[in-house]
Amino acid sequence: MTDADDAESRSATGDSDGSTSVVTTTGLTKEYGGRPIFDGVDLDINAGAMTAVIGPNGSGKTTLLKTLLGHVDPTAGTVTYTGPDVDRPMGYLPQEPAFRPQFTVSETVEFYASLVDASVDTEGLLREVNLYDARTRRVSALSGGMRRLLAVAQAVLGDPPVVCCDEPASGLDPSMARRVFESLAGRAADGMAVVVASHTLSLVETYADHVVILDAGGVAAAGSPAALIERYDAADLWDVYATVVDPATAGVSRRGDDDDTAERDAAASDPTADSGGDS
Ligand SMILES: Nc1ncnc2c1ncn2[C@@H]1O[C@H](COP(=O)(O)OP(=O)(O)OP(=O)(O)O)[C@@H](O)[C@H]1O
Repeated sequence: MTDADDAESRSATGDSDGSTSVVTTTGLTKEYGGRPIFDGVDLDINAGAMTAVIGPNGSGKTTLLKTLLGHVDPTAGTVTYTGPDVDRPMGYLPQEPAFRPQFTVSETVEFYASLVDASVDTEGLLREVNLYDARTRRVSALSGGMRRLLAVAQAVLGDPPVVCCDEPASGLDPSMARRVFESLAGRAADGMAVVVASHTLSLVETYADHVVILDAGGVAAAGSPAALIERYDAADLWDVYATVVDPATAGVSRRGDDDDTAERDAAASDPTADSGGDS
């Protein structure tokens, strides 16, 4: 992806840089009870790239992902899938994954593998998400982070053309969080369109090809991490976030106040910054 793609979310795609859009949104608008969550969002989600959606609590990241997946109907606008014609075009890692508690890890993955029309290397998948040694454990005996790893495996199982992951690193220790992003970036490198909603800005900066910043009812900025950093003359993606996002909703101070990445990622996910969300 070139840096010229960054002026608008729409321009991240397309033919000029050889990338292929598999999901396109046009004028995507969602209201709840007459209250706009986002309005007129134009996006192209590319195959072979990780698109990260970042923004304050309640800015509409989950709603956007659910709209892409067709789980939520937009109030206006369209979502068009133009990828391969397969039974399961999109995998989904929900914000709060739920599995049958009495199943073991292996049984869970095998159950989902039986639902997809593809041969699945379940052992390889469990190794990829670091759950192979826990394969005989029941889901009810897993930690929250391990359950999320299982959800990552379920989401990418069968290699759907698109996978939407809602906070894939939530609850994971730093090395597992990195491993999950690495693994999703690897899937993207193999051609998958990976969409990630995340508050972990350091990992987004490292692994995402394209970043969409949602705030105040729309796309506040979009582009590759490098292009955004250059455009805002910023030190890093956090610096961009703190510049672009309304501080009243971000719950963060403006740039230059703090250098610690972990603290800054934590601030970006500060639940006290919720602008009214109950998600
Ligand atoms: N089913 C619903 N009915 C009414 N309002 C909703 C519904 N789902 C979400 N919302 C509202 O839409 C807004 C956006 O929520 P959403 O979960 O998409 O935000 P988010 O950016 O993913 O937040 P977070 O970072 O906290 O996960 C919030 O104000 C939330 O309360």
